[in-house]
Amino acid sequence: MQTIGVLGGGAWGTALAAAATRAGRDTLLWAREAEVVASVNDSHENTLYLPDAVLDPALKATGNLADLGDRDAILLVAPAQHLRAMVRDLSQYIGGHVPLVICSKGIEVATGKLLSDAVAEECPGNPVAVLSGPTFAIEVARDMPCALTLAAADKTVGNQLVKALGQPTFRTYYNHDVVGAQIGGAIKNVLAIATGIVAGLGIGENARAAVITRGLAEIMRFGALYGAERETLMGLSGLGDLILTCSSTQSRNMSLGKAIGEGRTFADIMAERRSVAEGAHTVEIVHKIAVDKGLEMPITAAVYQILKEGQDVRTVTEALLARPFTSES
Ligand SMILES: NC(=O)C1=CN([C@@H]2O[C@H](COP(=O)(O)OP(=O)(O)OC[C@H]3O[C@@H](n4cnc5c(N)ncnc54)[C@H](O)[C@@H]3O)[C@@H](O)[C@H]2O)C=CC1
Ligand SMILES: O=C(CO)COP(=O)(O)O
Repeated sequence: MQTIGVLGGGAWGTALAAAATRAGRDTLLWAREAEVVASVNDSHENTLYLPDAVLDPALKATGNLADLGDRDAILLVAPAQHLRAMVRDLSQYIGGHVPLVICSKGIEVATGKLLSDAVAEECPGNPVAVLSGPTFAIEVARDMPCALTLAAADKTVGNQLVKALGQPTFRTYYNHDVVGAQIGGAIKNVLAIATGIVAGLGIGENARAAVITRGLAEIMRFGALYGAERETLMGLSGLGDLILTCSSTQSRNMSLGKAIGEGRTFADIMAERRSVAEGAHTVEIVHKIAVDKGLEMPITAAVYQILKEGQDVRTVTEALLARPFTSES
């Protein structure tokens, strides 16, 4: 695999395009915004979404989807709720052999489907892979070390992608569990909002560790429903990403929660932002599925009540703490 296409010119698409270029791949980044295409091509930066990173002049951008048609593999990096529509648009330009690598984190709110199912429905026959792990875009763009899960049911395709993208500072670990590799990355965003709320309320580091650990139990319950493997959920794309995202206000999800904990409203915070906070969407469908299937996910429910029902943060937190004592498993 020598040529890589990247669908989505936000912070993560740009960072991944930078990593693929660094790995020696001929890389083309497709972006929605003409401003992003121009700034990548002319000044080697993404002024809109990743302003503090210098990009390799070898990385080129385009606003024309057809230009991705000749790529050996394509990284899908649109916000989760827009991924299906974008893949549908892309499908007319690509061959059925081209691997599609899901790098977005979320679950489709409209259907309750994993992104791998949405992509398979739009491009039946194309090999589908997932690239996910604890990776803030800015650090990847600056070539700081990280490790990720690269999941593909087809081991040959998975290993080709590992070789195409992997470098000493971008360590890709093969995993066959495409389902498991999506669950952790989707739900940790909801839990990062919860730990942000804990930070904003100023109720301490002990509470944050409790939310991370009991949040992991929620990921495990939800993952079991989809047939995710425990080892995957305990790996880079699960526990690894949960730790990162719940530990730093560099996370858009955690900083959203923190602002809510400090007393601001969800609508006011989002009105000031251009970037996506996936947990705010994912919470809706994860909570619905949990209720429908009778899964105990009280932290997810609390985030849902605060974000989607507008309930008072302190009242919801007190109710969460007042839950009956139960066994740890
Ligand atoms: N930023 C990060 O550090 C990481 C992000 N991700 C995931 O990557 C995905 C993309 O996130 P970012 O690149 O960070 O986005 P971003 O927040 O930097 O940029 C927003 C993106 O959404 C696109 N967009 C806005 N409205 C749209 C619409 N109506 N239709 C289609 N696209 C639209 C914009 O063109 C832009 O590419 C998300 O699922 C995120 O969870 C995964 C790992 C790390
Ligand atoms: O997925 C991420 C890190 O792995 C980025 O998290 P945020 O979207 O919360 O910034």
